[in-house]
Amino acid sequence: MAKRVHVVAAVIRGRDQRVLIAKRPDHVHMGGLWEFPGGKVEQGEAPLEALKRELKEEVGLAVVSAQPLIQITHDYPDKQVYLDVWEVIEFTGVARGVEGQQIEWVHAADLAAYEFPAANQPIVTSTLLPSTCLITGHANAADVYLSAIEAALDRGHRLFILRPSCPDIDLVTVISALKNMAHFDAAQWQWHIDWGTAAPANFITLVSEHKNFGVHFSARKLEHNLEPFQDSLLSASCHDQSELAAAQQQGMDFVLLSPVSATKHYSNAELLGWVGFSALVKRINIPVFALGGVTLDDVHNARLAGGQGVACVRAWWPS
Ligand SMILES: Nc1nc2c([nH]c(=O)n2[C@H]2C[C@H](O)[C@@H](COP(=O)(O)OP(=O)(O)OP(=O)(O)O)O2)c(=O)[nH]1
Repeated sequence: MAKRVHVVAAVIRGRDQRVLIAKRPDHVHMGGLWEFPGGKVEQGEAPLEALKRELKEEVGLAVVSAQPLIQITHDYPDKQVYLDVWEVIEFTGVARGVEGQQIEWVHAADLAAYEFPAANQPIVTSTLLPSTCLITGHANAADVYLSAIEAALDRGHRLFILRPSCPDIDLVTVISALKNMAHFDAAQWQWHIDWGTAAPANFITLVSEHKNFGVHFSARKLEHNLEPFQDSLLSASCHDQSELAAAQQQGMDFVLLSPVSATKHYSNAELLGWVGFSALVKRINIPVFALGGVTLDDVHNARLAGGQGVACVRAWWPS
């Protein structure tokens, strides 16, 4: 069998947050499709060095700093690739198609309209997701629940998993309250649904009516038929390799993997640590947030371990 090809690719954001993509020449592998700029790592070359070289050669940019974003192992019929995707934090220069290729700066939300190679879907999702995912904690009253969310929106957080962990809160109440908040449209809301054997019909309708509302499942719900939700952004909580495999199989767009470190909630569970987290993340191709005993300051640790970022409850929820 041919050796897996190590390819580095970059998510580069311009000043207005648009992402740089380039069109592959017609005559090469995956020709005519759009790509995140990059190319093959040469023998003996470190991935970051390869990224710097490829971006200079292809789009004329000099990378000042970058950090890992997502890694994808994909088998095309004729080629096996390991796509090592980095997020460029700082660069200099003005982008151009040095090899005559077409380039475009595109809003992340519009990337879905471009045709990429089959391996790229998780990169597109990863580009849309922030590096922090906030999970709601318990609240005795709706105003406490909602004001905690509003304060987090003001601090710049954009991805929330809403647990109905407040007696006065249901999805209809939450949606109408959130709609009045600044940044509602710019945020992604995952409603944590827990049901018996079939998902409630009114819930499916409500979620599908709101394009920035998705659904979050516990791992045990991954055995159910999730077909009705296929048009929404889907996520799941996982704890081991078999749950991660089920999440990928069921088309989850991202997952939370826990417990990384000890918390009150997970004091008896087997802890993954960053090493265990990293080993499990390597086996799947979707963005993974580290959960359990991590804080908002652990984003860099999560990225180094192959994750998208961190998911937290106690680190942001008012106690
Ligand atoms: N750069 C890049 N390559 C991708 C993406 N998605 C994807 O499947 N690939 C695949 C297509 C190719 O099989 C491989 C990249 O190889 P390449 O031929 O472009 O590498 P290169 O620039 O070093 O090319 P060359 O010097 O060998 O001509 O990775 C992507 O988003 N960016």
